[in-house]
This record gives sequence, structure tokens and C-alpha cells, in this order.
Amino acid sequence: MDKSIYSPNLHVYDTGEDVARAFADHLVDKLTKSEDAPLYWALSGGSTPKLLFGILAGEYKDRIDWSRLHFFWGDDRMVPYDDPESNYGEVKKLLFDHVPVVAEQIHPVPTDLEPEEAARAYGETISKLLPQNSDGMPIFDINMLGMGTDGHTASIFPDSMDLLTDSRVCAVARHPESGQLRVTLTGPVINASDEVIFLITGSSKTLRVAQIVNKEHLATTFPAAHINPPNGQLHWFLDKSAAAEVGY
Ligand SMILES: O=C1O[C@H](COP(=O)(O)O)[C@@H](O)[C@H](O)[C@H]1O
Repeated sequence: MDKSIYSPNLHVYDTGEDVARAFADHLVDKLTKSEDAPLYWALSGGSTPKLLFGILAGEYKDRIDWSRLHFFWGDDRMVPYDDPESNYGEVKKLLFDHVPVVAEQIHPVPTDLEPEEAARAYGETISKLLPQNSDGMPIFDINMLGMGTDGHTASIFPDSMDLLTDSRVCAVARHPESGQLRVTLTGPVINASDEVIFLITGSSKTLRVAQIVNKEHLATTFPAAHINPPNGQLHWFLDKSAAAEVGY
């Protein structure tokens, strides 16, 4: 890892709920600063985002201009939308069913298609709707990500590092243990984002966070360590437990 360039902006909060609330504040702030512009947001699955969606649907409901938000997913599992494993299904239940979002601006992975077809179709949808950089890569305003205990992010797992440099927008991924098929954004698309924000909480992530943030020798074996947008901002929002071994 090039130690001189990898330096995420670290934000450490007491609890997972504080992390979620900090993200919600950041979203409000970004919407205020960008005036009337649409905001293209790639969502993730995971435990902290679930807290976030509940908070947004409650105390932030009237602080957000929902009509400006366009929702996409960084990854989703190839399951029906009403399956508890569906990242889209969780957001629908916790957020979309409670706030005035614009239905036409919600773009879940089409999990009713065959996996390869779903990845291709989703990539096309994203490319058609988002602004693009000079390499033809779509630019998300916010790419919200989690990190698994194995260092995976979106659905780019340590045994599929090739997805970090795959030139497609989306690809099919396979969970290394369960074999579950998923569709994920590839590394080049995530790294084309204007802003990447990791939400990572809990003591199960302490070691992995420290290995990556402290740039230890195994760091580059974890997909999350390769997310560092050259023309954008990289933020890691952590709770105290996840940040416990980070050397400041
Ligand atoms: O598999 C997944 O896990 C990661 C991390 O989830 P967490 O519960 O450990 O926070 C998540 O970012 C991703 O969207 C999801 O599909």
C-alpha cells in the first residue's frame, strides 16, 4: 500500500447510533450545500445502515428534501425483494415506507433476472442515469459502504480481488462461504465516486479496521483497503469499538 496516499478522513463517535446520526447530518449538510441539485446515493446493506434508515425515517423525516434523492445499491443479494436478505427490502421497510421518496428515483438491483443479466442491466441503468467522468465511469455523489469482518466491501470479497479493477459497472459476486450470488458495483465505479463513506461499527471490526488504517502489511489483502477515490473524498465513520486499535 502506498502509505503516502492512503489516508481516509477518520471520524470516531461513541456509539453506532452516533455514527448513523453523523451520516444523517452529513447528508442534510450536503443537500443544503448543493442547493437544488439531484443527489445520487449508493446504499449498502449491513447493521449500521439499518440504524441509519430508522433514524432518517424518524427524526430526519422533515429535514430532508426527499425529492432530490436518487437511490441505488452498492450491492445486493440475488433474492426476492421481500426476502430478509434483500438490501433493497430492508431500506423499503425501514425508510421508503415512511418518507415521501419519489418511486421513479428508486433503482434496486433487478434480482428477478438471471445474475449475469441483472448485473449487465443494472450497470446500464446506472450508466444511463448518472453523470460520468472522463473515463466514462458513473459518478455517485455519495457511495455509502460497510466492511465485513473479512475486509470485504460492497460484495467484493478477498477471493475476488479482480472485481477491484473490473472495467464493467457491475458484476456478479459469490459469497465465499455460503456461495450466495450477489450483484456488486466494481472497484473502478466505487472509486469514481465524489464521496465514499464507510460506516463501520462494533468490536468484530476492530482488528480489520486497525490493519487497514494503520497500513499494516496485510492491509492490501482486504478489498476495503483499495477504495480510495482519486478525485473524491474518502471518509471512515467509526464507533469507538471499531476504532479501538487505530493509532492516531
Ligand atoms: O454483505 C454485506 O456486508 C457488508 C458489511 O455488513 P455489516 O453488517 O458487517 O456492517 C455490507 O456493506 C454489504 O452491503 C452487505 O451486502
